[in-house]
Amino acid sequence: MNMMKQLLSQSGRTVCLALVLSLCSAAAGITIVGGVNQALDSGVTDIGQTLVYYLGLVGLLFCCGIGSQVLLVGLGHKLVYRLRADLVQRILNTPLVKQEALGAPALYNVLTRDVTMVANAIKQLPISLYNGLLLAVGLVYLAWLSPLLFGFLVMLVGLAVWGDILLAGRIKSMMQEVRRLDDDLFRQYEAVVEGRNELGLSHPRRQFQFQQRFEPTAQQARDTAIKAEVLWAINLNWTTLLVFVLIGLVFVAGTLLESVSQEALVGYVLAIMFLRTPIAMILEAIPAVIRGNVALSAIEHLELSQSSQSLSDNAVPVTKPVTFQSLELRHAEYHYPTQGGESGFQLGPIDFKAQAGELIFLIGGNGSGKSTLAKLLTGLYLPTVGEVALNGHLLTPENAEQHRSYFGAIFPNFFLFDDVLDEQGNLDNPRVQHYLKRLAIDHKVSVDGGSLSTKALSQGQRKRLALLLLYMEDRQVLLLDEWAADQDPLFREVFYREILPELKQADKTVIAISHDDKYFDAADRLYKLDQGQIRPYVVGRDSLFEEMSEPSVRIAQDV
Ligand SMILES: Nc1ncnc2c1ncn2[C@@H]1O[C@H](COP(=O)(O)OP(=O)(O)OP(=O)(O)O)[C@@H](O)[C@H]1O
Repeated sequence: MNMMKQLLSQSGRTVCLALVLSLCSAAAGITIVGGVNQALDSGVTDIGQTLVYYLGLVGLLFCCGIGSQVLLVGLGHKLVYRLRADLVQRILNTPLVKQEALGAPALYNVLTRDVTMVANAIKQLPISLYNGLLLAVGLVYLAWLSPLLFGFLVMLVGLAVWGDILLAGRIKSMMQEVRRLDDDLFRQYEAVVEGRNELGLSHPRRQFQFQQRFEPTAQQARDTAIKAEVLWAINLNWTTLLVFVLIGLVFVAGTLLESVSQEALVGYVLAIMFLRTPIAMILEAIPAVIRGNVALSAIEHLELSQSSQSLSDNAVPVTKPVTFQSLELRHAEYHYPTQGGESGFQLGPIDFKAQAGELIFLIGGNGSGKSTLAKLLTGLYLPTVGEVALNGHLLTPENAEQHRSYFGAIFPNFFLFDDVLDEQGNLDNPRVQHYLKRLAIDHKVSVDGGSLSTKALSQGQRKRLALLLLYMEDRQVLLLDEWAADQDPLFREVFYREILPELKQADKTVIAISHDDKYFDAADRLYKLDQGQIRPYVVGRDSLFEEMSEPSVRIAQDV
C-alpha cells in the first residue's frame, strides 16, 4: 500500500478536485431526492421556479458527475502507467543477485498479472469514490431527516458492515492463496514455453507436465477463486435483500414511534431506495480492490530496489570512463546465499590482476566458479569479502554503475536485443556493416535503422550477433564466457587466431572463459579455477582436468 500512497500523493490536486466535484454531484442528487420528497408531502406552489431549481440541480449533477469521472478515469490510467514505469525501473535497478534469487517467473507474474490486478482495482476508484460520497451525503441527509431513525439504521447497517468486513478478510486470505498458486503456475508456463523441444519429443513428459504439474495447481487456483467469488456474490445478494428488510424495519419502527413524521418516513424509504445502487456498486468493487491489494502486497514482498533513478530522462548516470589500466581482486570472495538449508557455493578468496591490453583465459571444470568470477570482475556481483578495484578505485554499491561501464560481456545465457546501439546509445552507426562482414554473418542478417533484420538463427550465429552488439558498444574490457563453444571449427579458428589478436591490437583487455585447450597458446596468461579457488595455469605442466591427459599445446608466455 505504501507504493499506492506514494503514487497517489503525486496526484494530490487532481484527487482533491475530483473529490469536490463528486461531493457537489452527490449533494445535487440527494437534494433532488429531498426536493421530490418535500414536493410529495407539501405540494408545489410555484411550478416555474421549481422547474428552474430542478433543471439547475440536474445540470449540476450531470456536469459535476462528468467532471469528476473524467478526472478520476484519467487519474486511474495515470496511476497504472506510473505503477508500470515504477515497477520496470525498480526491476532494472535491482541487483542481479536479487533478480536471480527471485527468478524470471516471479518477475513475469508481477509485471503481467499483478499489474493487471492493480489496474482493475484502480479502475474501481472513480466509481467507488463517487458512490462512497453519494452514500455519505445520503447518510447525512437521513441523519438530518430523523436522528432517531438514523440511530436505528446505524445499528442495522453496522451489523451488516461488520459481517462484510469479516467476509472480506476471509476472501482476502483466499485470494492470497490464489496469488501464491499463480506463482507456481508461472513456473509451469516457463517449463511449457522454454521446454518446448523436450516436451515436443516426449509424450510421457508432456503428460506428466500437464497432469502432475500444471493441472493440480490450476484446478486448486480455479476452485479457490470460485469459492471466494461465490461467497462475495452471496453476500451481494444478501445485502440487496437487507436493503428491503431495512425499508420494512424502518417503516415499522417509524409507525411505532410517534415522534417520527410521515414526511421523514417517506424520505427514508425514498433515500434508501436511491442509495441501493451506490451500495451495490461499492460492494461489487470490493473483490477487485482486495485482489489489487493482494497484488500490491505481492509486489512489495519481492523487495525490489527502492531506487527511483529515472531512466526516462537524458541524464547520464555515470561519468565517461577514463582509460582502463587495471582490474584487481584482493582476497575477494563471493558467497551465494544458502538455499533450502544447503550453504551456497563460495568463490575465493581470490587474488588476481589484469592489466590493460592483456588477453587472459580462465579455464576450469563445470561449476568451478568461472562465470561467478566473471560477474564479480564486471561488478554484476559485489564481493562478500575482500576487494575489487578498477584503476585502483574500490568497487562499492555506489560506484558499481561506473565500474560496469568499462565492461562488455557475453554470458552463456546471453539475451540478444533487437537494437544495435553504439557506445553513445545511438542506433544506425555505419560501423555495423564492417562488423557484420567481420563476423561472416552479413549474408544472413542486415541491420536496418539500427535493428537486426532477424534473430531466427542458429545458436552459433546468435552468438556472433551478440559479439556484434559488443563490438558496437566499444567497451574497454571484454568478458567472453565460453563464446567459442557454439562456433564451427572454422570460425573458432578465426576467433582465436584473428578476432582475439585484433581486439588486443585495438587496446582491448579481454578475459575469455574457454575450454578450447587447442588455443590456449593464444592467451597472454591462463588461470584455472577449481572449486572456487584460482591459480595460474601452465600449459604442459598442469593438467586441464585431473583425469585428462597432458595438453600438448604450450603457450607463448608462461606465467
Ligand atoms: N544464481 C545462482 N545462485 C546460486 N548458486 C549459483 C548460482 N549460479 C551458480 N551457482 C553455484 O555456483 C557454482 C559455480 O557456478 P558457475 O556458473 O560460476 O560455474 P562455471 O565454472 O561457470 O561452470 P560451467 O563451466 O558449467 O559454466 C555452481 O556449482 C552453483 O552451485
